[in-house]
Amino acid sequence: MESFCRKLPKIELHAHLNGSLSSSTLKKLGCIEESIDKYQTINTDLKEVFSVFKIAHEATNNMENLYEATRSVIEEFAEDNVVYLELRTTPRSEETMSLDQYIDTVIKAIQENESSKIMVKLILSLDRSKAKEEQARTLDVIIKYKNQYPNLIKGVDLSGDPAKGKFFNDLFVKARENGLRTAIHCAELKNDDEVLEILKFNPDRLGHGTFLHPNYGGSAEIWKLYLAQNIPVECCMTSNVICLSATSYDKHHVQEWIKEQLPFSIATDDKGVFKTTLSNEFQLLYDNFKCSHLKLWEICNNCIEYSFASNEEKTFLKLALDQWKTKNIKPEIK
Ligand SMILES: CNc1ncnc2c1ncn2[C@@H]1O[C@H](COP(=O)(O)O)[C@@H](O)[C@H]1O
Ligand SMILES: [Zn+2]
Repeated sequence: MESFCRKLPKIELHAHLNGSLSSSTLKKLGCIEESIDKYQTINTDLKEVFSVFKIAHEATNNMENLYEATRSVIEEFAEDNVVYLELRTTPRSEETMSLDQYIDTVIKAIQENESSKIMVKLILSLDRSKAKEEQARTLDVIIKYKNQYPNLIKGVDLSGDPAKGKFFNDLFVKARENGLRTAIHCAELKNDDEVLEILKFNPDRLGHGTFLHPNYGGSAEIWKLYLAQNIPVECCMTSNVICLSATSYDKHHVQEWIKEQLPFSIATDDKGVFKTTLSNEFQLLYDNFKCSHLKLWEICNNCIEYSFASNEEKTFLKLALDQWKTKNIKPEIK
């Protein structure tokens, strides 16, 4: 099974650049052993985990390192047979790098390192813990870059510590009006008022969606609205278990999406911090919910539709997955 999950051509829709740095990449960037251990600690929770991103941010605080970090992350996803990657990152300025230079560097690394094995798109994130004015300024820069690179910059994400800040509806309305798709971290913590506000905005995708389903603390009103919108949820099992927002793998809320045939993707979130791979996330689905080969393939295949790729790119990806299926999966006898 392990080898099936590795070979499966996979679609990654939820990966944060600075949370995806492997220990070998951090080492290359000059990080000391002690910091790498701290970055990958498993004794964490949602409150603690946000402090470890500082380690990656220090390691990528100049253009040269940011380029190398982006390059390595793409290469590692490609090695894991991820054929389509939507990488997301929060543009930031540093002493030696402006906000524009941050985005330019990530774009350059994507353009120079994309191979025939992997197609990469970029989602730029707003950090919810920042003041609204700062998020609005970042959004203006994102819109400028989206107009310059419409085939590469596909969307805006809202992420950052869910215990801090809030969702500003008008910023995301502006993003949408400017042709950006929206992927919003939602219900990573229980916060019914905000969840309702986000659902009413009707984003293209939701990150985590932990406290949506009534079996997981979602209110009847939330679930009714969610079902009416039917928004794909990006499920990150290892991330949720390590951050203690899921009690165990076999109790992860993804099972409700499987049972009720609701739209979802499987994702790594921060493969560096949580020491996982997308293949491993598929293995967890198999181990805990007994998904067949065909089911795992279907989960991947559905993600093409939930992605922000163009129609032509979706057709290309579907063809590639179909061909792989014909060669590698025996039809199920019903
Ligand atoms: C664990 N669950 C999570 N919930 C919310 N936001 C998260 C996250 N994991 C990562 N990030 C967001 O991604 C940033 C790191 O990558 P970038 O600097 O953007 O490339 C973090 O600082 C946080 O804002
Ligand atoms: Zn995330």
